[in-house]
Amino acid sequence: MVGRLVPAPSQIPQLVSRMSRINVSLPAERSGERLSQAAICALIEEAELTPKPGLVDLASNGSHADMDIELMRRSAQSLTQTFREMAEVAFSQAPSQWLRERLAAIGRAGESMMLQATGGVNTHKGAIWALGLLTAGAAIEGEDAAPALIAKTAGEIACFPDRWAPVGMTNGARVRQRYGVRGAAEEAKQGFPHVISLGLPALQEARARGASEVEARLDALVALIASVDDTCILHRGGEEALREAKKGADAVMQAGGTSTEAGRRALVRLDGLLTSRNASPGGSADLLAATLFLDRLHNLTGGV
Ligand SMILES: CC(C)(COP(=O)(O)OP(=O)(O)OC[C@H]1O[C@@H](n2cnc3c(N)ncnc32)[C@H](O)[C@@H]1O)[C@@H](O)C(=O)NCCC(=O)NCCS
Ligand SMILES: Nc1ncnc2c1ncn2[C@@H]1O[C@H](COP(=O)(O)OP(=O)(O)OP(=O)(O)O)[C@@H](O)[C@H]1O
Repeated sequence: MVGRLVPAPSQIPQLVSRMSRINVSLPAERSGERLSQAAICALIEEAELTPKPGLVDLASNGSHADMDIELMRRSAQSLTQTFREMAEVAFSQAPSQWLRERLAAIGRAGESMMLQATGGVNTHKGAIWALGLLTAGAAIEGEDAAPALIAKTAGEIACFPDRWAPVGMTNGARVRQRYGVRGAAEEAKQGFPHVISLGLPALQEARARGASEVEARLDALVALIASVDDTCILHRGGEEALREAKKGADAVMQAGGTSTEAGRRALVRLDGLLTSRNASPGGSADLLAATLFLDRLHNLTGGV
């Protein structure tokens, strides 16, 4: 009996490490509500950011004949329950196989709800993946944790295999095989390096030099496009489209970003280049939404 109540000395370090991960400041439901709202806001802010190259925004559908801004908004709203459940299930947990598989099941149900809301159009599959993991990371570490810690914990979850993942070819899997790039799953497993080392710094640097909020967000997107091996671009336009997209985004940055005249002209050229190839930087758009999500939490909580 006593043995059950008192941990053996060898168990104490594991218990201390587990307790240090427990966020006791908010009940799971409240955390779920707040994190879900933050995730949906980030998705809507990403979709509404205008003018984005090749992507759906307020002014155009970019390279997506089957989408428009209303569909993106509806899709984002349909994910409220998905992100809430992900946060609730992760609250007070540590990364584990169990958690990974629970999140995967919720994520797949979320994909179905998205497809139901959009009449079968894939509007946010990659975003459910990235924001789902980050929502879980924030529920574990606390909303006021540093973005890098939240992303690292999200990455630890992603590293556990999902034994129930459906087998079958995705667009991402096809281009990963063909071009040897890493894709969405690897980005997550590595703790979202593009978000932490590129998206967030680009956003903050642009704000610091006086760019408007729209310009700062566009600069973050452009910094991502210049570096991400986006399987959406590869799938639709091949290696040349990806090379050209990175070069075009780099030209925007070299011109001083989207708050300069030259930078704006380079952004228009990048849009023309992507739409003429029917290509779209959907992966970078997802990573921008992830950037805006972490930025929102950080600003709301004044985190470290
Ligand atoms: C890992 C995912 C994204 C599938 O990726 P896959 O490489 O097989 O390609 P797929 O074409 O299905 O989707 C890729 C999407 O990721 C985004 N993306 C593309 N390139 C990148 C990149 N380099 N980095 C990040 N995101 C990218 C794009 O939006 C793209 O549409 C994911 O949908 C998944 O496995 N879902 C299963 C359910 C699950 O486990 N959910 C967990 C929720 S936390
Ligand atoms: N504003 C946006 N406009 C378009 N796509 C976006 C936007 N924001 C994020 N995305 C991401 O882009 C992905 C959609 O890209 P795409 O249409 O190339 O996907 P697909 O279904 O894999 O390809 P295809 O439509 O060629 O079969 C979504 O999974 C989504 O996460």
